Amino acid sequence: MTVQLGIPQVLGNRPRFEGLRDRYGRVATDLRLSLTDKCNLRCSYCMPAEGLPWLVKDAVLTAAEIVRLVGIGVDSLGVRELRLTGGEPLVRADVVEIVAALRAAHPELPIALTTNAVGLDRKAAPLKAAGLTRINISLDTLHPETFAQLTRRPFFDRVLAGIEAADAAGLGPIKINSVLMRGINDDGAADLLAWCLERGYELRFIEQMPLDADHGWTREGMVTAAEVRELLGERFRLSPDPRARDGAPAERFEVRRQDTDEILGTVGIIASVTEPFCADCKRTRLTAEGKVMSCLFSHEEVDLRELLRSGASDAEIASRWQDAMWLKPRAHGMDHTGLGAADFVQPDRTMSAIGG
Ligand SMILES: Nc1nc2c(ncn2[C@@H]2O[C@H](COP(=O)(O)OP(=O)(O)OP(=O)(O)O)[C@@H](O)[C@H]2O)c(=O)[nH]1
Ligand SMILES: C[S@@+](CC[C@H](N)C(=O)[O-])C[C@H]1O[C@@H](n2cnc3c(N)ncnc32)[C@H](O)[C@@H]1O
Ligand code: SF4
Ligand code: SF4
Repeated sequence: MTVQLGIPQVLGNRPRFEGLRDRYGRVATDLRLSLTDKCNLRCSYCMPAEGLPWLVKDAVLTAAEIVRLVGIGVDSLGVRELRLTGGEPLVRADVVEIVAALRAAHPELPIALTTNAVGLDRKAAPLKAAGLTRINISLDTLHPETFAQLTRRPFFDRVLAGIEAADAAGLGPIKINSVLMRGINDDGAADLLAWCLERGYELRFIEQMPLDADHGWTREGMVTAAEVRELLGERFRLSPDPRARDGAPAERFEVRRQDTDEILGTVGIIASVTEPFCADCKRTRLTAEGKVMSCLFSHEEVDLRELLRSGASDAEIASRWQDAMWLKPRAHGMDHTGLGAADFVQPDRTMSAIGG
């Protein structure tokens, strides 16, 4: 069950410090902010086929509230990069205005967006003009029927058009996120990599995590990072990318053909389940309704919207945000790693409602 933490419940005696520190010595500098819980796809590993009521309009942070919170993060709490996500951030009608306002306030801040690319064909150029730095796009398959099966919507062509538009608009380096589901799209992993390499996109395979609405995830059923390396190894040769990982979820590999030394590009593997990276986590999250989630799997949420709307000062909001992050769990919402362990409890929220 999710616990809403208010100020009195939060540690009253945490040490005073700068920035978003936690009890395990980590410092969050990477803010992931959800613009909406709504989505126009229904990926089976994230949302239910039907249902899941949206937040009411008043509950969602306004553009001005978003700009204020990001300002507090950047100016007072050491946030150094921002990712806009969702739900599907492009379904928000004011997404371009939000990016423009954030860019005006923070000329040097890297601002990235994670999207399913439906509607991006029309929005890529305006987003670039508004100041978006780069974009990550989800694409699990190159087969329209498999796409429709996985996302429960027939929008494959629209996604391809969106990817092309993002590339043409200069929103690179374009990263493609792909979740492999056993028996559905795992046989297309090497084809998807070849397709991305030809176009200069960086593909990343993500291990499926237990954040689906249907609670259908099992540790045995998911496709592991080791299996991904094996699947790709049938056609390519992977070797560790010498660049520093620097706390990034993705472990990168250089990709070569079996018979040559020429590097064709890189591929990433985000192994949240089998090779977790929680010890180096730099992330803090804000949900679309302004709650801090210190970890993707947090069972505690700390409300900043209520403070915003009750006239609190920037310093009070910053302090509450620090309280929330001080309580960040060590890993996977617990004091140890273990998605699928006996004591792991899946959060009430789906990935779409957290902000993936
Ligand atoms: N367990 C875990 N997984 C995460 C976390 N952040 C991102 N991921 C996973 O990584 C996937 C890709 O995230 P993106 O939104 O593309 O961002 P990113 O990989 O952090 O961004 P880049 O800076 O472009 O590499 C997400 O869909 C999640 O599955 C995190 O804090 N914890
Ligand atoms: C929640 S979505 C939000 C942004 C946008 N709608 C999209 O799909 O890119 C962000 C990322 O989360 C990933 N994701 C969703 N559910 C997941 C799960 N259960 N396990 C791992 N990744 C998941 C998606 O593949 C996507 O790349
Ligand atoms: S993964 Fe993204 S596109 Fe798919 S249902 Fe979740 S929020 Fe929507
Ligand atoms: S599971 Fe939590 S602690 Fe681990 S990397 Fe993700 S957000 Fe960070």
